[in-house]
Amino acid sequence: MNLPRTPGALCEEILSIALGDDVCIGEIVSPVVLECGPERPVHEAAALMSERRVSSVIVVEGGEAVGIWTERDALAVDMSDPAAFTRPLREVMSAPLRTVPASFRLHDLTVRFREEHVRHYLVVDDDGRRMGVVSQSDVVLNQGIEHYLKLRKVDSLVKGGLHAMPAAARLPEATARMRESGADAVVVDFGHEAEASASGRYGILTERDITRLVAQRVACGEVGDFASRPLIACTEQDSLYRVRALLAERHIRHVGVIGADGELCDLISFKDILSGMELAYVHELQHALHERDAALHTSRRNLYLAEKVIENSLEGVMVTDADVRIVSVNPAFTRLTGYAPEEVIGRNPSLLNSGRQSPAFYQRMWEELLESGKWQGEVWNRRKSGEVSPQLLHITAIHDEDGALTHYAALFTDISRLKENEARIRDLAYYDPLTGLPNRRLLEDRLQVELAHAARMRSRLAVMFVDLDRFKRINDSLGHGIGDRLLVEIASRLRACLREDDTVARMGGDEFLVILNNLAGPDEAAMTARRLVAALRRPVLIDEHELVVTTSLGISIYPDDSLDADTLIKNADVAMYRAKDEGRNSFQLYEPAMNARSLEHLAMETALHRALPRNELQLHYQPLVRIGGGGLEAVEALLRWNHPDLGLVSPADFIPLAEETGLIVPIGEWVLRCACEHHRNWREAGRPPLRMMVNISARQFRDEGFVAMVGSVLAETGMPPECLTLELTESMLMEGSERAIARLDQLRALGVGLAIDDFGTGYSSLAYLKRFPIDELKIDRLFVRGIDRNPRDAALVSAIVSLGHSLGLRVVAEGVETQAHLMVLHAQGCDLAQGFHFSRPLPWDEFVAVCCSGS
Ligand SMILES: Nc1nc2c(ncn2[C@@H]2O[C@@H]3COP(=O)(O)O[C@H]4[C@@H](O)[C@H](n5cnc6c(=O)[nH]c(N)nc65)O[C@@H]4COP(=O)(O)O[C@H]3[C@H]2O)c(=O)[nH]1
Repeated sequence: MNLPRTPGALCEEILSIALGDDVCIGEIVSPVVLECGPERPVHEAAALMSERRVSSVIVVEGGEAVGIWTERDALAVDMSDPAAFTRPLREVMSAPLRTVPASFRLHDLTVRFREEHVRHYLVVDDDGRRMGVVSQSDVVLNQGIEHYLKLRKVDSLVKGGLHAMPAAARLPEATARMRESGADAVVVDFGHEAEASASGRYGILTERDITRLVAQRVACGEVGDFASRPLIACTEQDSLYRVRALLAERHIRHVGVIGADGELCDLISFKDILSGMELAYVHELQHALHERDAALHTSRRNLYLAEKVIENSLEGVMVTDADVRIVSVNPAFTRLTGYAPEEVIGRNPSLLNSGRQSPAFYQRMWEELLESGKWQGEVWNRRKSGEVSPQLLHITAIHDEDGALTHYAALFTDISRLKENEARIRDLAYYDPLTGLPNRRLLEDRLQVELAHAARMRSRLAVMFVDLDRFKRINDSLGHGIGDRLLVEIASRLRACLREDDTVARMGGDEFLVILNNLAGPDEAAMTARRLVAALRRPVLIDEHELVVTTSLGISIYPDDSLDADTLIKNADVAMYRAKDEGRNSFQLYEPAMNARSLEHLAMETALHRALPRNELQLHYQPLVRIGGGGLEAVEALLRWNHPDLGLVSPADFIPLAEETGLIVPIGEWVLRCACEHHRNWREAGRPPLRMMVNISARQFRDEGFVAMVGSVLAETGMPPECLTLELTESMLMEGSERAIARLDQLRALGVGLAIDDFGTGYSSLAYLKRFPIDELKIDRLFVRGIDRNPRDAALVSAIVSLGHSLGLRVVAEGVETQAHLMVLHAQGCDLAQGFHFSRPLPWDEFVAVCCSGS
């Protein structure tokens, strides 16, 4: 950062500002120059001056100005001595005569007059030619003194004590008086009696009159004989400006002053006015200089302070010019960025960009900066080493006095530490420092979010309270260190047993809480609980200790056990204590009935696992008949489980369990294969065309290998794809609809037909009908049941039929049990019917027998 120039260097500049435009001496000098040789007699020089009305002659010898003789010097001529008039100028002149160049500045000359105490300077041009004489009065006159003259009155110059000379006084007395008093004129009193005359009582004798008398070699006489009359006067209250105008108008240089009493009290001259002004001018000059020095001192001190503050600031400071090129940086900048000043000066600050902010970010920054003149925000900057760190940046646009943009100043602080602390504080607030698991606070937040989600999706959620049995004993006997390590291991096992979007939190001590989302049912929670109990029971090896901890676990289910978070946690806690009462190392559901069901399901799950290998599954078939035209169009394959103890189990009872456990995938494949094989029998027997309809579950449809599986079953069984229709449900299509569309397209590509089962019970979003490539709608039997009695059902079915037809889809009515149902459906134009009215689902052989006997 550069300091301004020294006060000395600035001094003259400030003077010219304080005192107006600076002019050259050449511009103000009077061009009339009288020159005489040094031998010229005094009276001749005086004659020349009187004639030309000039107040001085320059004495020139050998082309050089060697001295000056002025009207003032004329007062020194001893008029009583005739020889005095003829004395050569050489003897009486003032010498040496100082010169100034014409290019010299007026204020420089002012200073010079003060320093050298002279009254005149000879002004010479660049070639040394004499241009004229400049006096102190010329300088003052050219300083723009009008405003002084207007403000000041004559009384400010009045000294009083006027000593008028009687008209009869001798001439030498007058010149002596003038010389001694320094006055350039005397007032001549002609006495009271002259008062009434036209010439008035007073007259005046001036230096210029004396010069004229010297020229005429007047040896003696009375002053009254030579005085000019009348004496022109003004009052004390007149402004000096008016007096100056009066002097100019009358071509005179003196004026008498009439006091308040009406008497003449003083004589003032043009010179008096000028010297008064000179004083004021010099005073002003000193004041300006003083102020300038003080301002300069303050500004230097401020600059010094600012420089020190910037230099020692912990904040990085970078200043750019208006074209955004760096002009200066401070040491903190170098510390923060790793760049030395010489590496960045002249460059654009974008060299610090980390690339983490988008161009749109910088565009917004510049828009704000240009609009409001400042910008503040967080940015990621790159150090010279390549390291990227967050910084708080404050940019200000700097303008000059005329409002033009000159610089940008950027202040920035590294906030990496701040960010780390923030993250640490956040972690402390929301995470358990020992296990790294969410703490109670975060769990409560998450539970609220998950509950809202479950309410929206109409799904189930479980809250599990997990408590280690007799943990306190381990802690007390082996110490807290071992206890802590055990908790860390338990936490990691819990986490490993759960899905990614489930939450496990440590509530404190040996208590953990788990949230399971999107549950298919309470059984899924029970299954997970069983897995957790088993995982935690496995021995933990810490140093030489093999520790076995058992767990008691309580489960509450949303929305079954409560709708609010606090009650769900409380109920899970209650269930956990029940598990402890029941002998620990187990889990309990809050609703006891659920426990019973869960046991039942457990047994069922085990049995279902064995159903396929033991050939306990079979398919029944139900026909789909054309309405109106009669005749068999298709057949739906319906799964049955022939349980060794329970007999035939309804698919409604075991398919959800098969879905929960994932068993539906192999079971579904078996169903498809079996249905296609039966269809092959049908074809091979040369029977009329028949479509085979097979139910597909959501879990199957989501399975990555599903489409490939359908393709290979078709190929292996030789099933014509157009003879196979897969039945899907609305909700299956709604989950991840983009993926569902892709899958449906792949199935279409195989050539199989697609039907929506149970239409009207799911989301019934009409939009998907348009987007998904389906052929057929199956109206749920709930609507068909009341179709002949309930006009609302009839209206609904009729609406679905028209909707389906308008989209070019076939419409099937399920659950047709009576002739009355059939008649209404016929009237409504429904295409196909399925139901007990035609046939119950039958084993394949029976189905074939019934169909063939009817056909
Ligand atoms: N009240 C009444 N009911 C009738 C009538 N006509 C047929 N039904 C019953 O309606 C159900 C029709 O099947 P769904 O809607 O696909 O509903 C099926 C289907 O969603 C599912 N399902 C059956 N087999 C399979 C399968 O192989 N795979 C999959 N994923 N699901 C299957 O189980 C559900 C129940 O099957 P089922 O118990 O066989 O019950 C069958 C059938 O017996 C009638 O006139 N009145």
